[in-house]
Amino acid sequence: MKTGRFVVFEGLDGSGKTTQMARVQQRLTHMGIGADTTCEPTDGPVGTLIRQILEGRVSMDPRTLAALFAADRTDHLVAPDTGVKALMEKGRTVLCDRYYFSSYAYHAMDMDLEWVMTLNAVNAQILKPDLTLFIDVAPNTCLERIRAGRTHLDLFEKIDILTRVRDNYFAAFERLKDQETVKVVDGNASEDAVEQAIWHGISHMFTKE
Ligand SMILES: Nc1ncnc2c1ncn2[C@@H]1O[C@H](COP(=O)(O)OP(=O)(O)OP(=O)(O)O)[C@@H](O)[C@H]1O
Ligand SMILES: Cc1cn([C@H]2C[C@H](O)[C@@H](COP(=O)(O)O)O2)c(=O)[nH]c1=O
Repeated sequence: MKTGRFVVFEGLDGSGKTTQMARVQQRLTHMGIGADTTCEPTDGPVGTLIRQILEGRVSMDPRTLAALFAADRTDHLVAPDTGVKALMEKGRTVLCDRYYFSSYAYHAMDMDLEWVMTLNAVNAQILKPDLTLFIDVAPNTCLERIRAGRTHLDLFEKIDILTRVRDNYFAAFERLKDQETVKVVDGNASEDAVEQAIWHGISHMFTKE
């Protein structure tokens, strides 16, 4: 049986990943392609602890937090029946909100990128994305969107942090340019315009063979 595709959506907090993943899923469904959406952190046991840390209810050393994200990712990949690998083996395409580039960008604020990559080596070995799509939105725009939608801000939702995270994303894309397929899409435009740009970047993966 043909396995599905693994497409990862990356970007700063509030960049529009959830919005655009839903639109791509809808397009794929109309084409008769079965696609599931998922995200990291997951809603599994490790992901639930991570959410508590992000909300400031539990405090954690940055190295431990990075390790928790890597462990949550392994669980996300290999969980029987519902894990990403299992879904793809059933022929499903998986659209994932964040994957290891998030770790490379957010945890390289406190640790070396190489250290974070080593921590995630097992995940990169298990599954590399067919495509990583980075929705590039200015950090101040991301914060405006987040503030418009909710009252409390998570751990990394500050202008100086998001600015550094964006730089770290581009440093990681450059570092891995020979090993990873990454497309950057301008996410500052309207939802419809961003959807068009994303579809332009990924539709070739889903044309009939
Ligand atoms: N292109 C856009 N223009 C204006 N607002 C947008 C755009 N895309 C998304 N939004 C709005 O910005 C907010 C954040 O969008 P969304 O939840 O899709 O982002 P996200 O990247 O998944 O965020 P998070 O990382 O915080 O989960 C939502 O209120 C959404 O409606
Ligand atoms: C996967 C991953 C995520 N993060 C950070 C990035 C965000 O601030 C939150 C996730 O919340 P959102 O709902 O997607 O905005 O967690 C991280 O630091 N490391 C990671 O590996």
